[in-house]
Amino acid sequence: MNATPSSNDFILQVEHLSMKFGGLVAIGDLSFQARRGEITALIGPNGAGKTTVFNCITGFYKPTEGMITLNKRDGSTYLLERLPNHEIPARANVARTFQNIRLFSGMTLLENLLVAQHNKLMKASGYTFLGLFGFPSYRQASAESIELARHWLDKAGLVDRADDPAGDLPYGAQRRLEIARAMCTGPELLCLDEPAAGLNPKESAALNELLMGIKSTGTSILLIEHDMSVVMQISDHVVVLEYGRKISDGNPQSVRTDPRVIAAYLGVDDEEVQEVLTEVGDEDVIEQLDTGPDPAHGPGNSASMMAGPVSDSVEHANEGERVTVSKGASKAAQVDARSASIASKPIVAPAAKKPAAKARSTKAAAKAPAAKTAGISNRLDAPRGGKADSLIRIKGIGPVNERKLNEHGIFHFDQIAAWKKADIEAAEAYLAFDGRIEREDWIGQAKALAKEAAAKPATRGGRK
Ligand SMILES: Nc1ncnc2c1ncn2[C@@H]1O[C@H](COP(=O)(O)OP(=O)(O)OP(=O)(O)O)[C@@H](O)[C@H]1O
Repeated sequence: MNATPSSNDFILQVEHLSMKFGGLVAIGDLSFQARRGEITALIGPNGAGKTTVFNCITGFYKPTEGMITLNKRDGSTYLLERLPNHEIPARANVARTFQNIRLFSGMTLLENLLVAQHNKLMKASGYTFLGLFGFPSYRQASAESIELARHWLDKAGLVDRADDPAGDLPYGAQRRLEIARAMCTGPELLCLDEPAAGLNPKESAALNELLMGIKSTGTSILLIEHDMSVVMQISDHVVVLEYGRKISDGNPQSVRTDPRVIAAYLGVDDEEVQEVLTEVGDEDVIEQLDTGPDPAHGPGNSASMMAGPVSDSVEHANEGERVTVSKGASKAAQVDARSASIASKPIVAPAAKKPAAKARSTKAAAKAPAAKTAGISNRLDAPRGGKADSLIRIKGIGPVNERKLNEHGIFHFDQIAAWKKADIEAAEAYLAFDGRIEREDWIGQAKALAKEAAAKPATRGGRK
């Protein structure tokens, strides 16, 4: 252990992590950081390497290369890749749950939570039989353990079932019980592997509430999740993997509009990538491609010296199984390759960049027919008075969507406030988030903001 106080805000720093299984590069030169007290989500298509990252953090695998630093609140620092795996929960205070539920199904809920505190109770008994005789320190530790268990059962909405066998709980409740059990170990970092898998919407909502409650205690959460409604609602920071490489890293809004993520995550056929890039991002995507990939977004075209490029043909060491990944299978890599090719071409005037209306593939067509933005009825050539309203004040509009709206002649709250159904449909299609404008009530928000702006002409900015 290094007792030097940590001055940074990051609970976890993963640097140049690589994990190879024989010839298979499951993780290649991955670096990211998780901020203390935040929820960081690790997402990516199946087989992207998310669970392998968890296994490296929690000591189940020793990484082939790289460093995983855990900075505790008290300033102590642990290099997790060097700690024996049983010391990772005990000393570094990292807890985890697994993709498949691992409860003691014959034990009661309370017993499950007490078992998780076994170490604390053993210590209080002096690792002797004194606990049996009600040694005072043991009695106190035992009472505290029951209190902590009750606290987390309550937070998980399960206190009424404390004495029922865990196996009798519905699936979603078992998931919450697992998380409550992990919390009873007093973790500083809680790693959750697909906690929302198989949950119905009501159970997902209960899970979100539990996770937000955990976050409010200052515990940091690292979350692997496929359910985007969970990821986008509760995460502060999202890291996206594809074929073991980081392809995006940022807040939920920036990640969901990142063309590399869209290409990787939609899982479209290769020949559709170009079309999807155009359709989901339109000029915005092309513009991003013009400037090339953000170097902060992982290895990109700077291939890892340690892990080497992702293999086209890979092998599983243990089973001798050979897995073939078709050349150029990485959608994110295709985006980067296209970036390089576009960057070498002369820049096209923005008006000429709009894709011509054309027949679209079913998936992409449903997402973002850019030509439909012509259907927004109240477009302006320029903002009134030369200054646009700050559309990002509307919850759900981030800087990227604000820019897209501006590019399509929408600059002011009152324009959005006046949208009719057809305008909403056209804008939603362009922004590629079906139903979002109504769900987030952009019109209602825009009306309120337009009213506020009208009431304060001096401070509104950009309006005559
Ligand atoms: N112990 C192992 N031996 C060999 N290959 C492995 C091992 N563990 C993982 N892999 C391989 O590493 C790659 C990444 O797997 P991993 O389970 O980390 O992906 P994932 O992103 O968690 O996928 P999913 O979302 O489907 O759970 C896969 O190709 C997987 O087959």
